[in-house]
Amino acid sequence: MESWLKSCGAKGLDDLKLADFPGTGRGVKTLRSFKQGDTILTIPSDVLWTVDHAYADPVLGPVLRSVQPPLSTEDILALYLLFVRSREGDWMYDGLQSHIAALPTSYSSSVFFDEEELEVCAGSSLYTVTKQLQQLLVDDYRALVVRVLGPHPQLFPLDKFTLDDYIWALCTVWSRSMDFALPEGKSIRLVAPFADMLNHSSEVKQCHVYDPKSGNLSILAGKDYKAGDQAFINYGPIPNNRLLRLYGFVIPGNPHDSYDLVLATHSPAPRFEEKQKLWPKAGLESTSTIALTLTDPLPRSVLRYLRIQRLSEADLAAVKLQKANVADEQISKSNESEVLQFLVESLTGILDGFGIQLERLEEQLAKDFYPVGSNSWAAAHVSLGEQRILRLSRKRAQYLLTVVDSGKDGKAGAQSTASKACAYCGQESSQLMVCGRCKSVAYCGRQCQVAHYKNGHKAVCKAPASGKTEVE
Ligand SMILES: C[S@@+](CC[C@H](N)C(=O)[O-])C[C@H]1O[C@@H](n2cnc3c(N)ncnc32)[C@H](O)[C@@H]1O
Repeated sequence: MESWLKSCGAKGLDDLKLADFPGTGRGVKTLRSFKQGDTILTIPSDVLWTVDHAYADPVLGPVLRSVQPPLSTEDILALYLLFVRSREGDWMYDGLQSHIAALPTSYSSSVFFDEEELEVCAGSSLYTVTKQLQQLLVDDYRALVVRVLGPHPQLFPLDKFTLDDYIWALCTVWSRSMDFALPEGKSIRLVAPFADMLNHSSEVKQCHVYDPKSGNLSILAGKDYKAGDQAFINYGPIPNNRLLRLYGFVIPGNPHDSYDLVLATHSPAPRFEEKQKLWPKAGLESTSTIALTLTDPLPRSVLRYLRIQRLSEADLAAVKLQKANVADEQISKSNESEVLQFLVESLTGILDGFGIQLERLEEQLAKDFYPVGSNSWAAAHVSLGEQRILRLSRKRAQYLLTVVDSGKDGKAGAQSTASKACAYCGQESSQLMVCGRCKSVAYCGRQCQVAHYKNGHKAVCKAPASGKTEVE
């Protein structure tokens, strides 16, 4: 692959080498030192896997272009990969085939988990999404056979385009493609040979760059490297549930963990038509998915949505008068109280639905009950991350409910969802103690500080130059 890339004009390959690294597996090793910002690798436009190149292929292109409605970007790239792989002995595809030969033959996305492994995260959004995805892949493959593969048996021999092949190709796209925004609201998804061997580290800033003029893909040094270091890129602030589904790995204590809360209301609900007009004014829809995160476990948009959902006739009249920031503040005490009660109950319901509760998972992980790096271990981390966020959300809703019900300035309390809360339990306090090491999170007390440190914060808590640990 490297000699083909060099012959096509790739730059930087003499200073890089594929190598195995503990923890991340195969990756890219530097053979000399680099300063942060140096360009370490450039892969020319011609050799990238893109939709345009698939469409431009003299054999595959006409078939792809004739499919109406057009296939998704993922499906086009997946078919392109499988098509090139199937053209054994065709010299036209020698170069791309040398890339395919370097790809993994199997992946560890959650779609490959068996029932027992998936059960470890039962109740999590990953569990639900993975189950849906497993069925969707079968359905999508069947549709592809009817629409594209079946009508062109010469081009797509079904023994080389099986369901397993299709899933392998999609996993290749999910775990190795890069997305870039282009001018005029356009975007491009591409897989760049060799650049797709770079592993992820949150210690580097985004350092993969697409030049829309030349169409080349470059990798910059995301930090200073010595010869022999592993070079990384940053895949982005991705939560573990998504990492495991698309990339097949997790980051213990991932600070970007999130839980996607789905809020839905259907037409039999009282005053549905009026509410349906109000949600867009509040920047929402009648079905809205809102990410709960560690830093914002109860986003204002959740309260906005539910305030509208729970409107009484009297509340409705008050809200109709609002022109901007609809439902951004408490509408009435009764509405606010109902919203928060509903939230506490719903979050409790979601939390009770987890197959293995948080404390038990923490204990199991601490005792290495699941072999480190195994599918069950990864599923346990996803469940842990989601449950921690949901507990923070519930704690926050419970706190706001007590404020509203006690009649103590409920309006201010409900508005201040972004104010300071303990990073572990969510309790709001004016006397939070800041983590002495990273100074980026605060706690209501030492117990929460120690618990958070042990349960994930340790992995992301960056020491300042002196590097003294405050929590042990
Ligand atoms: C773009 S590829 C990188 C090259 C890949 N390691 C290989 O051998 O082909 C992305 C895949 O690398 C692995 N990976 C990347 N970053 C990782 C990390 N920080 N920890 C564990 N695995 C990682 C995952 O399997 C992921 O799906």
